[in-house]
Amino acid sequence: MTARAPRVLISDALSPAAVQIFRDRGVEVDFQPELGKDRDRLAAIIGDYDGLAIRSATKVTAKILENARNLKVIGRAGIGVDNVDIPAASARGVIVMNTPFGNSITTAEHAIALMFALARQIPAADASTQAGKWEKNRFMGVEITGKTLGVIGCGNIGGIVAERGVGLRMKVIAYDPFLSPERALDLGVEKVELDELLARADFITLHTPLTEKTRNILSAENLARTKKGVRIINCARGGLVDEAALRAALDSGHVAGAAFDVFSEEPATQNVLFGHPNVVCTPHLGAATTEAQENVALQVAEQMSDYLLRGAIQNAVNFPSITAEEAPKLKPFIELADKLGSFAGQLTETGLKSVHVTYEGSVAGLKVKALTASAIAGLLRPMLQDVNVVSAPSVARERGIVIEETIREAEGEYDALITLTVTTEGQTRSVSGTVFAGGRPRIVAIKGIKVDAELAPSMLYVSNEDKPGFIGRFASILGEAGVNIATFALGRDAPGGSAIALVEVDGEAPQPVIEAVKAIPGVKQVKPLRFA
Ligand SMILES: NC(=O)C1=CN([C@@H]2O[C@H](COP(=O)(O)OP(=O)(O)OC[C@H]3O[C@@H](n4cnc5c(N)ncnc54)[C@H](O)[C@@H]3O)[C@@H](O)[C@H]2O)C=CC1
Ligand SMILES: O=C(O)CCC(=O)C(=O)O
Repeated sequence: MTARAPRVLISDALSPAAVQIFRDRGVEVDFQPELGKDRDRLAAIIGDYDGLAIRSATKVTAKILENARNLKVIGRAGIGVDNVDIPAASARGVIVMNTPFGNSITTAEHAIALMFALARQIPAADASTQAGKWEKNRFMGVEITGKTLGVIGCGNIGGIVAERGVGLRMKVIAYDPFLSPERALDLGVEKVELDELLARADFITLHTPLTEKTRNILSAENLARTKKGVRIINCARGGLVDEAALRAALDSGHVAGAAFDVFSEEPATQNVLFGHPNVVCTPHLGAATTEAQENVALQVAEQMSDYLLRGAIQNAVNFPSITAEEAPKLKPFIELADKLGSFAGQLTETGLKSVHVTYEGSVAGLKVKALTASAIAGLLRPMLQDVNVVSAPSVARERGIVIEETIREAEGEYDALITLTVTTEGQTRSVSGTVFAGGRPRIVAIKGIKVDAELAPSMLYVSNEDKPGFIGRFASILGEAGVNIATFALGRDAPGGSAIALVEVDGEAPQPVIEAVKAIPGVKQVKPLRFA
């Protein structure tokens, strides 16, 4: 995508395997694993890079992104992207991608390890034994077999934990509003509501992301609903459990034990749970195995290289996926969609209400979400300064603009046709285009009237009544003002009906020329247009 070799900065402790992948793929890479902790220095140098590869220590804030003038992609070697300001990245057109599966097994295994550590008090027994105490009667454990394991959030990791639980002969129940009955059946788990899980589980393990709905999902109230003697494992995100309420429940003996890998504040050098005899803690080690770190490092380096070198997008959290094979096919249509949007946007003078994009023929088989995003970016750009293909759909939604797509695989007059219909407070206007051989986008209809024009850097759009004499007067106004006409495309719906002209001019037509054209009898609208 860039003429020079793209440059990537690795600012966290990624496996060195990533460095090798970047180099093998022809991407320049700087490996500075300590930089994630030094925000000022990161902000000072981020402007030099096209890509930033991170784990969880680097916090990609809006301030860092302000300096990231060349940044195109952030790759998270892992799952959670809560250390990246996604809206700020999207607003700058930066793709944010993660590696959603590379560390799932490892993290699930850590949850199971913590469950055993709790059941048999292994960390405390180890410390006591190595202190020479031999306290054989102090550490009485509980058996796992036959116990009920309550899984909150049964996605990738929760699903693996559930399967392992079944393998350990546990009764597994799961609370996850998005878990389908078929998947529950496949995993061998019973799908239940949260209250039932709280009441029945001997062990509760959390595997949801931290969202407004899941924050404090184990609140003081919900902890009070749990079975006496429950043991709680959090290997997902700090903030899912009210730590102070849990400490109180541990102190009272209602909760028999808790094992936490993640904390509401990290790095957790102090925490209300620390020091309780029945608490086991690890420093966010869920993903910390050689295998998982190699998986996520390789995957993030491949994904980032694919994007920077070939335009392929995989596992982006703020843009639809595009394969390396699709990227070159999409490219001319992305340009077409942007230009159709730009055409409509430049003609729009009142508030936008809705946008309908119709894809017909071969283009209907491509990733139309990416094309719609491009059309909306083109449409909004004349009105809003900082909109881009990544941020456009959410910017449009925030403004209440309804976006609709229609897909028709059948070919009409053209192999591929995109029609953008924009409804404003004042009117509905449609514009259609296609891509001819050689990848050149062309406009083929405006308001249903056929034309055939390439979109040149400087153009004039005129709509008028189809009456004799217009072309002669128009040409002499431009000629007398020294404005050279490069190409001239005309269309009309019927003889004597509505006509349109799309005229490519060299340089810009000055305002007095526009006014003079507007004064030609029968002219309804004249608009200078610019296309990048
Ligand atoms: N400790 C560590 O080092 C690691 C932690 N993680 C964290 O583990 C968590 C889970 O990761 P994955 O399983 O890969 O994610 P996932 O997206 O595959 O699964 C999350 C599940 O939570 C469910 N969910 C969402 N809202 C819910 C709600 N209100 N109530 C109940 N369930 C809800 C979803 O339906 C989904 O099935 C993430 O927060 C991730 O960041 C991931 C890897 C390593
Ligand atoms: O990179 C790490 O060690 C943290 C992993 C994690 O929390 C995640 O992938 O969501």
